[in-house]
Amino acid sequence: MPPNEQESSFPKTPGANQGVTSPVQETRFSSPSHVIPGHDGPSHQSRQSSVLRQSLRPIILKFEELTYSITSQTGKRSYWFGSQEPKPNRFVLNGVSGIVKPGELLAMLGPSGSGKTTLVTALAGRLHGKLSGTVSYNGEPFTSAVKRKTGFVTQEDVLYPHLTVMETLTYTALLRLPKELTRKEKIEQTETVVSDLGLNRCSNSVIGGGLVRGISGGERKRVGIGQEMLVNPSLLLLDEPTSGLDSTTAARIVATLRTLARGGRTVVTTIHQPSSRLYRMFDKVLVLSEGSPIYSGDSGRVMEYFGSIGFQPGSSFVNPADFVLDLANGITSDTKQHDQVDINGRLDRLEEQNSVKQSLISSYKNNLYPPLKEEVSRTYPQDQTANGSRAKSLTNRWPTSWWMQFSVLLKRGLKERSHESFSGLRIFMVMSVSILSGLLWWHSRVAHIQDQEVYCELFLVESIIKSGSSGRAKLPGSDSRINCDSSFCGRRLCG
Ligand SMILES: Nc1ncnc2c1ncn2[C@@H]1O[C@H](COP(=O)(O)OP(=O)(O)OP(=O)(O)O)[C@@H](O)[C@H]1O
Repeated sequence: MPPNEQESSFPKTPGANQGVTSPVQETRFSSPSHVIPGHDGPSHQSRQSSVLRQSLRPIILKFEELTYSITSQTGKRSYWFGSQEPKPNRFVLNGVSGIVKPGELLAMLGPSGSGKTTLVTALAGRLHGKLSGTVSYNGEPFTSAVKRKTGFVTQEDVLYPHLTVMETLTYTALLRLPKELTRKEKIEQTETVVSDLGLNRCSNSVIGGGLVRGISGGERKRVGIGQEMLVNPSLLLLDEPTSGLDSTTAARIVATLRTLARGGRTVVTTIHQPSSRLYRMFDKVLVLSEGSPIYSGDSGRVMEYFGSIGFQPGSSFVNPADFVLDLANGITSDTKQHDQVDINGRLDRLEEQNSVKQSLISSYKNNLYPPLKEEVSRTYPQDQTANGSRAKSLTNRWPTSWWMQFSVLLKRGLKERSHESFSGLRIFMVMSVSILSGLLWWHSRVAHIQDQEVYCELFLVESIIKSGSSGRAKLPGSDSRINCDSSFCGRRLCG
């Protein structure tokens, strides 16, 4: 169930209150995007809205049993051959599943290091390495078509420091908005996003960077979000969009995200420590504890669920986000909270916290996962692709021989430019560039030696003419000296 709209103190877009949650009701998505109240008047704006609406394609995002591991570098390291001892795998994600439909805003919560960024990166099709499980977008795997419909706002924004906010967003609009829109319409769309994100005050300030002082960190964050909002993505993924922002601005951003969702988009965001005001704006939450899910479902039912498995908050006025984050850390209302405990006390507490986490993980597997699995495997109208194909498991796609893998990577890279292909292509490109650089260096080295020989020869001739002797010549443009000797007989004269 979408959260109670009355909780928000922010103005809403027309259509934002319609509570669109069903994937099959895409025709109800009347609001094209972040088109804010008062911007719908003139006819060219409705044309602009209709162009943007046409580019919107509701996406059902499903992910099932996502598992991602990294190799811990614990063995002895050999310079050339890497570690010689077995490297244990560490699970960063462990059996994470979920479904987000158009019109919904999903928030991923969890303590620092619990795997939120890894999960959102995997959903954005940008995670390389040992990822298994299934991710599907309307039943399809991640393709270039899905990529074009996906906006991804990373934690670290990459912005050009010497451009102003307005210039940055205008260039993004001019480059990324459909060519059906005129230049004027694209600029208007930029202005809408600027005012939507509360960037009017700094719109003419430079972004800044390491050497140039510019806008604040929160404003930078909003410019990054604005760049993705501009292109009207059907699936919007954000990593910590509110970190470093004051609570009013953070609430404003989450309200904007919810408005975007209500306009027919599928919105997924990671968030660190949302206030209760922010929490109430989420439709669904997924809570991770050390990479394993402990809750996945409606945001409004979180307290009820944890209460049903025996975890009650210490007081009746508690922020649900604080409560679930404590649980994800293994801290319950019964856990001792004193900092002044001795080493034995601390070890006991760690054991206690680990057993709480294990109990929450197994409760999730027994109570929440079975109905979720059923929902994820249900087929929705959008799940059928044009040729009826379904997303395949990420693990089953790879042939075992390296040569086959290489040719598959190359073929895929040329065909659909998916992220796995890019990693293969990247290796190929790095190798080619390394070989080319090596050849260039070798060529310049040979040319340098030849230059030295010619110079040495000239020096020797000159010195023999002058005094009839050999000697050390100073190379032009450098401090180094070389030995020139007539015994080398004119062919190779340099020592
Ligand atoms: N490529 C990698 N190499 C080494 N460790 C990694 C890698 N990818 C993820 N990790 C580890 O996996 C864990 C989860 O990382 P992730 O960035 O997803 O956490 P997070 O929940 O987003 O944390 P935060 O809230 O602090 O940003 C961390 O312990 C991180 O160190």
